Amino acid sequence: MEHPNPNTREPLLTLSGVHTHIGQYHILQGVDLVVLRGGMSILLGRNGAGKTTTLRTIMGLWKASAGSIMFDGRDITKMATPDIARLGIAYVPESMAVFSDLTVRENLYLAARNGALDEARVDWICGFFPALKKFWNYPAGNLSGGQKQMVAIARAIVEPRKLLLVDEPTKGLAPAIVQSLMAAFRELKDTNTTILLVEQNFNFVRTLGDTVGVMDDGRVVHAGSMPALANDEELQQRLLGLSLDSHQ
Ligand SMILES: Nc1ncnc2c1ncn2[C@@H]1O[C@H](COP(=O)(O)OP(=O)(O)OP(=O)(O)O)[C@@H](O)[C@H]1O
Repeated sequence: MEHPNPNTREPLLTLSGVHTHIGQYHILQGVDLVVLRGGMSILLGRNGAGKTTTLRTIMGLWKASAGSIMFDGRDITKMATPDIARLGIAYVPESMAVFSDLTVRENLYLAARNGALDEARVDWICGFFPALKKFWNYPAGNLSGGQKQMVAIARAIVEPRKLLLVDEPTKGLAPAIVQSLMAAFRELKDTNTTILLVEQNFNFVRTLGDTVGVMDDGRVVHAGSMPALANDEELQQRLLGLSLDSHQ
């Protein structure tokens, strides 16, 4: 499949000077972030840097107190969450959003807003996540953490979306499961789905992302191409505190 040069892509999502307050706390302090259409953007940063708050602010779950969020040519800064979702943004929060008592099929069925599953699309999704077909009629609660994460992502893309926001899908998963999840993301990326992926583990995303933003203290302190960061040990050390040993 053809991989367009990310530098020639146009922005699908642009955050400009976004501030978010949670109660009395000033969490986002001027976030600038661009997600290119058809690309995979990775948001990195230490615990508490503001990555989840950024995703939640994009979804309208926290309201930006200043700045603007443009999506697909529209200003969504002040829109309500259901309206933002309706424009084609899907959000997979860190706490895998699955119904434990329902089967995998029922989980996907409930996520299809028009009340019907598109069989061809389900086959397409099961192409990245074969475990879903295997456990199609099992309660999702019985699946492993990685498989639940696959159900959560499948729910988000059961209908075509313009943008997928995924918060730390590898958190708490065993390395082998992480590898298969990342392989699935690679396949999803090859279908030109636009994805903004929050991740703490640089090693899992260094070969996956087109662009990368690094957050610290409620701001994006570095934005650029992922290959450039992946090939620059000194920059990694400075931005992420990575040592050469952690690249194994
Ligand atoms: N509901 C809340 N009330 C008060 N402070 C909050 C709330 N949610 C988040 N924060 C604070 O906002 C800051 C950013 O949190 P956020 O969850 O966005 O960080 P993160 O980069 O996603 O971190 P992690 O990698 O640990 O998930 C943290 O200092 C956190 O304590």
